[in-house]
Amino acid sequence: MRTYAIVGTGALGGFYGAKLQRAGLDVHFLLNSDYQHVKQSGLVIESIDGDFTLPSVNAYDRAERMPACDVVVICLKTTHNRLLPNILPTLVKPNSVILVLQNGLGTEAEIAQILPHHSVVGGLCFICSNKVAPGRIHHLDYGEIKLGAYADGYQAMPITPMMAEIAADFRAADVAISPCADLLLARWQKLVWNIPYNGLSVVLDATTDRLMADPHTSALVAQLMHEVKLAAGAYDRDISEEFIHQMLAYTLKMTPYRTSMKIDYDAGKPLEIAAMFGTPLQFARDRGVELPLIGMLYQQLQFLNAATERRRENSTVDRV
Ligand SMILES: NC(=O)C1=CN([C@@H]2O[C@H](COP(=O)(O)OP(=O)(O)OC[C@H]3O[C@@H](n4cnc5c(N)ncnc54)[C@H](OP(=O)(O)O)[C@@H]3O)[C@@H](O)[C@H]2O)C=CC1
Ligand SMILES: CC(C)(CO)C(=O)C(=O)O
Repeated sequence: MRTYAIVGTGALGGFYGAKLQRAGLDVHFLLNSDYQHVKQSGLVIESIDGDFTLPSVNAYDRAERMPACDVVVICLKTTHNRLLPNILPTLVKPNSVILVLQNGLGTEAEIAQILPHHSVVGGLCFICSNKVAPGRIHHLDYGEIKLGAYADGYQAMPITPMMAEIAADFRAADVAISPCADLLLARWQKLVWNIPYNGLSVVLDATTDRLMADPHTSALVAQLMHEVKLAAGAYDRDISEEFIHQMLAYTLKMTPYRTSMKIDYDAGKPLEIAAMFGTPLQFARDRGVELPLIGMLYQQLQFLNAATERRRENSTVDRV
């Protein structure tokens, strides 16, 4: 039976890790501020699929105290990826697989630099989940994961036997999961949603339903989606018009949703703008494609992120 290390036990790591443990897998959770609470009280999952509690879990506050595991699941916010060079080497065995469940683009390449001899798999999570308190996860909607193997330069890779085995573990944990043969296409497809909605929800202080209800912003959402289509096309990945209409329809029927970036902004936390905006813009530029609308949204988000950072620093100075 495969062992799993969950790096970052929050909205995603807490939810999927708890599902894997409930299915009988050997799961080890790396935590930060929630460590003492989770070590004492375990994890509580409030889910549309049914609530459950794990009174006792393998909780750790330092990676070096964890066992090396077969699958290391990266569930940190991408704003914490600077920690990975210190965290990852202690968690892997020679044939471990690193599974990246983060949004955005580029993390798999970063990890391949840190661990050049290990397999890296990307996972796109179509889930609405929030960590509402230490060790308490609220799973609001959806939950499916799309898996793709990473290869140098994001070249398409066939589905590997290990991916099939990991998918079997997640299915045994009652998680819908589908391996695919093109991680880069899957990442561009997820950005078709994340770039417009995460970005505009922060800049315009709006939930997804309000962005869709207004004709000006719903048109802007579609224009941003088409810029992502242009970027993907520069890498010979086709984002169809039908897919764009599916994403618009998917959002129209979603419960009014505050995106993960808006939740972070309202909480005064750093925003995942490098992974979700900066790197995609650079990928496009590397192929001679300029994305003016996404570029402007990125500049606005950088302005807001810097203001939040200054407020965080000032409040730290005030507390001294
Ligand atoms: N939430 C969602 O519905 C979705 C999220 N995603 C993506 O998934 C990724 C994870 O997001 P999400 O789960 O929402 O984020 P969360 O902030 O809920 O979870 C991240 C966790 O990492 C922990 N952490 C921070 N630093 C460390 C550390 N040094 N060691 C161990 N743990 C640490 C945080 O703990 P603490 O708070 O104590 O610092 C937190 O619990 C992001 O890329 C996000 O965009 C993708 C689809 C949907
Ligand atoms: C598309 C959505 C809303 C759920 O997967 C998401 O990716 C997010 O909130 O970051």
